[in-house]
Amino acid sequence: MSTGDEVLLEARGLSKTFGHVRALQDANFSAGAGEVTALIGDNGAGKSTLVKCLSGAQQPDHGEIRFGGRPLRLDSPATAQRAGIETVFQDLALASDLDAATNLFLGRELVRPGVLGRFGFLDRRRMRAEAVQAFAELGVNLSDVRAPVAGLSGGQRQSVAVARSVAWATRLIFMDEPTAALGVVQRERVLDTIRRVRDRGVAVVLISHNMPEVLAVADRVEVLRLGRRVARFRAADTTLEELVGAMTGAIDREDQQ
Ligand SMILES: Nc1ncnc2c1ncn2[C@@H]1O[C@H](COP(=O)(O)OP(=O)(O)OP(=O)(O)O)[C@@H](O)[C@H]1O
Repeated sequence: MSTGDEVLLEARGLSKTFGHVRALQDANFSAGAGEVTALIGDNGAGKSTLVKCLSGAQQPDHGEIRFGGRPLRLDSPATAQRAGIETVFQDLALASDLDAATNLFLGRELVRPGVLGRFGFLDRRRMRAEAVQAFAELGVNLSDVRAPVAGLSGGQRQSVAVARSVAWATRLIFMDEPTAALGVVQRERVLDTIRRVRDRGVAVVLISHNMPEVLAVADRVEVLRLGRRVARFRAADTTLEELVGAMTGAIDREDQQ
């Protein structure tokens, strides 16, 4: 990375085609440990496709992904999770019939040893207590963590999805528009949470259309346009105008990096 930080995740030359649509065309991307990298770009620039390819939800047609200095083949989301990579998707991927606490632990339920030491029991009490704490940290007021998430507001569901990823990410977390459905207070809490996770040494990749939010929370910004990275900035050294210029094509700085 031109900034001299430790690169945790690096993608080189990723391409992904859907029929005639070239969603990614030789796209590069990098994210460093302990920093927030904003991934920005106009509608259809390829941001979600890039995140899906980097979190195992989709496979690129071409290109190389390196993680912690080694090639990493992401054939499924489970592979990414085992590597410490968590994702908050735009469509949230919650199990709507299950309650918030169960969603938080879905697939990773806490088990306490059985009396005979052979059979484990789901430790629901501990799961609920930890869920209440995780949601409180995000400023989410759920009157009942045992109610199915289908009955929650869009913002509450979004916070459940954020809480789940934050709880499990050990190395990298992708957040695709994590504040889109949130009110002002919850939005600030999520931004605080992003900073806290970053300060834990985790790499945070934030997709956002909200440029003031990007400038408030990101350390670096990478810009995609027409499926390619076209610019990178240090957030402290750039402006809203410059970011918009890179997204629309008025500025192309990738060759200078
Ligand atoms: N599963 C798919 N099938 C067909 N086309 C797709 C599919 N996924 C993405 N695309 C197309 O690929 C291009 C990039 O889409 P993508 O969702 O990655 O962009 P984006 O930058 O995340 O956009 P937005 O900000 O609007 O969410 C778009 O033209 C989109 O229509």
